[in-house]
Amino acid sequence: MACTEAFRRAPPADGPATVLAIGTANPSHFVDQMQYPDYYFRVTNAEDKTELKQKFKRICEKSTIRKRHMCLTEEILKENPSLCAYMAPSFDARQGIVLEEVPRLAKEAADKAIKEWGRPVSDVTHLVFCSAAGVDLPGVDYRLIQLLGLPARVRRVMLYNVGCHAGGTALRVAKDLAENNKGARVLVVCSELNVMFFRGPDDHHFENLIGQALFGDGAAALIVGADPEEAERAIYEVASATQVMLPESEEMVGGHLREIGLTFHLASKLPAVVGGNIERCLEAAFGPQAGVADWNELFWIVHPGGRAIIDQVEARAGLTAEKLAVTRHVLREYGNMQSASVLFIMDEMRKRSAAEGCATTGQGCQWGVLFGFGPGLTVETVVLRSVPIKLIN
Ligand SMILES: CC(=O)CC(=O)SCCNC(=O)CCNC(=O)[C@H](O)C(C)(C)COP(=O)(O)OP(=O)(O)OC[C@H]1O[C@@H](n2cnc3c(N)ncnc32)[C@H](O)[C@@H]1OP(=O)(O)O
Repeated sequence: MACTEAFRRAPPADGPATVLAIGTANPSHFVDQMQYPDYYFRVTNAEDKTELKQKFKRICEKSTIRKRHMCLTEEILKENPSLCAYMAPSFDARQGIVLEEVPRLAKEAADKAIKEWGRPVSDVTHLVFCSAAGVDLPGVDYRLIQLLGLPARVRRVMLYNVGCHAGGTALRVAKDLAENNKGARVLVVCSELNVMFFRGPDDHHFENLIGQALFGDGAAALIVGADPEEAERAIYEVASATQVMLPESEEMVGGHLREIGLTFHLASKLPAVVGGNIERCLEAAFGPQAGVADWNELFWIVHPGGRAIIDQVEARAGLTAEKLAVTRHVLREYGNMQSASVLFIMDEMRKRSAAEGCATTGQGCQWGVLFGFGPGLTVETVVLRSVPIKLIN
């Protein structure tokens, strides 16, 4: 009996998981999307591929991206020529870079989130870290704990190579941890770099060109906990978080980690398949009892996989242009930062809401939806509840 008492499980929290702080970071080096075709074909020694370069220019122009941050500078690429070939053994060179840079960028974002949160790092109880790069033992999560000086008792969950939906996955895991462990304070970090799949162009592999035109580097961090204390400020409540794998969509996106780095496949039907499933995901998340008559009643955070994906979601959900304006802004300023993208949009949304004098952190709406899309195809649907702006001022 005494023994059972000693191992009694921690009591659950009273209220829902709540986002209490957000921080973001990008490498200082960035590329201008309109100049990028010239730069990319020069640094990869492919200037003779003039037709391919024209195609790449068309893709960059249609991407609606203005700039992308990248830790790979021209200097680093010169030092590591295997990254500029189309398919040269390069795994060790790539690992050497990401094992340093993934935790470094993660720390920058986490420092900002912890500063906004206002409590000591020793109050962090859990770490949920996701990255498509930096597989190692111990992992980049362990390195981040050292860099931040987090206590050794922090309980870690490392999500490696999950894919672009992993921002939603991390929120779902953080919600479970925060709501099932009273007093838990979960540091969520998504740190993504394009180092594992940067490579030169190939005459026949057009999907590679799409990826080379879209992805950018960024890290974002949240503090998630339930029942905020007086000194803590709520930003969003995480009302529900679900995951679904879309039927017969396995071939839409995929990746393989090889000695040449990460290769990937992007089907041209992908935007249409995502769009075709949006309504079903919304209905599953909200249900008739939620009483949402028009999806424009919600605030929206959509993984910016590419411009065509955002277009499809907008059209299929019947959204007015301003609903995905923040999502499009993050795509324009940073490109597709994989799992970190949706956390950047959460941050931009609450800042823009405050700057525009909106009543809530969700641009005046009470309820919102966050969609993560990734290989599977997997869709993470997170229902968020905004808070009145006065609480965060
Ligand atoms: C599931 C997830 O969402 C997870 C992820 O983040 S993984 C990344 C997901 N993102 C994508 O797959 C990109 C989605 N696509 C897009 O956003 C747009 O197609 C784009 C910005 C790349 C191009 O814009 P667009 O309006 O479609 O222009 P469009 O003229 O049709 O295409 C430009 C060129 O790219 C080619 N192209 C487009 N998609 C392609 C694909 N998946 N594979 C190969 N080529 C492709 C077109 O054939 C065209 O070539 P030409 O100029 O020689 O005719």
